[in-house]
Amino acid sequence: TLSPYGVHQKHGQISNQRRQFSNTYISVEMDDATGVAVMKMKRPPVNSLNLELLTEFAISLEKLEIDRGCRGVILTSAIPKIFSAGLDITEMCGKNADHYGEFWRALQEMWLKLYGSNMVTIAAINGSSPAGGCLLAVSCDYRIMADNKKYTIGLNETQLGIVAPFWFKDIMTDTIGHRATERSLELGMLYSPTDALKIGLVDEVVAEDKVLSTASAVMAQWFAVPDHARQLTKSMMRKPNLDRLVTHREADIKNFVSFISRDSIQKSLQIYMEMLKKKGS
Ligand SMILES: CCCCCCC/C=C/C(=O)SCCNC(=O)CCNC(=O)[C@H](O)C(C)(C)COP(=O)(O)OP(=O)(O)OC[C@H]1O[C@@H](n2cnc3c(N)ncnc32)[C@H](O)[C@@H]1OP(=O)(O)O
Repeated sequence: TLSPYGVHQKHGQISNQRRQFSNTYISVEMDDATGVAVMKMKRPPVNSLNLELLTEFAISLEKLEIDRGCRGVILTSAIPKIFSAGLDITEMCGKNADHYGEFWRALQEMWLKLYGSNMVTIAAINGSSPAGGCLLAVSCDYRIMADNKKYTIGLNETQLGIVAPFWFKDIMTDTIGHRATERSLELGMLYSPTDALKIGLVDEVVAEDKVLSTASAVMAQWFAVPDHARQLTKSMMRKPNLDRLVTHREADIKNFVSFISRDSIQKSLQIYMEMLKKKGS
């Protein structure tokens, strides 16, 4: 149904049914009784975001968006200790320009759907969440992180010799403010859960085994607000950032392809990947 304001309202159906749909890298469990879907990333070893995962992510969100029984999504990981390692670096190394363009478009598409969602979106951050992983989290309405000092979150792109694009930067600025973003992005900082809470990068830090139950409790609070009012407010807050990417979408892809294709950037990424592999062995 359309509300008087033209916003699609979603009321949870009262039933005890749980529905599941699963792709290769995303599984969704929809609880019709509560109107909440739990969406899990499941791409071992570290949920790095490759083209397929990004595409499945966008399609899953789209499905939930048009599901009249779904009012909220909890985004989390099925992989222990890792929320998401960010973009799959192998998608940005040694490929051709067409591939880089397709990859970046898929990332943009996923982000437009997540950040622009009418549903309540809560990130249940049950592990490390660097770079693109942090982007997923800050694109949600609310962030709950597991209290484990081994986990980190932040936009660490400069540490890889690359640069977070303007739309990553914009939502980081909206979340933690200009000064903290400037320092954080320039230094490529990764924060422990406690430090992330201090700067407002996450909203709550809870015991590891309480992340999902806390997300459900927070969801219930957000559901207490009439959907149409919350959705219009969210749209008012987020529209400028969404419009900015939509307007500059092709230029952003062009910029990414040209930047990532540079020999010096390819070299940096290769060195970083080698460093990761050495650390693991
Ligand atoms: C103008 C535009 C410019 C371009 C903008 C681009 C924006 C980029 C955004 C990004 O998201 S770039 C990716 C940044 N991500 C990271 O820096 C995270 C790197 N990974 C880690 O720090 C750790 O892996 C971890 C996530 C903390 C997990 O540590 P753990 O000890 O549990 O696992 P590892 O042994 O390190 O890794 C296992 C396995 O996975 C591989 N791997 C890890 N991260 C990635 C990744 N992002 N992409 C691809 N592969 C990854 C790692 O190499 C290991 O592989 P094997 O050795 O098992 O083969």
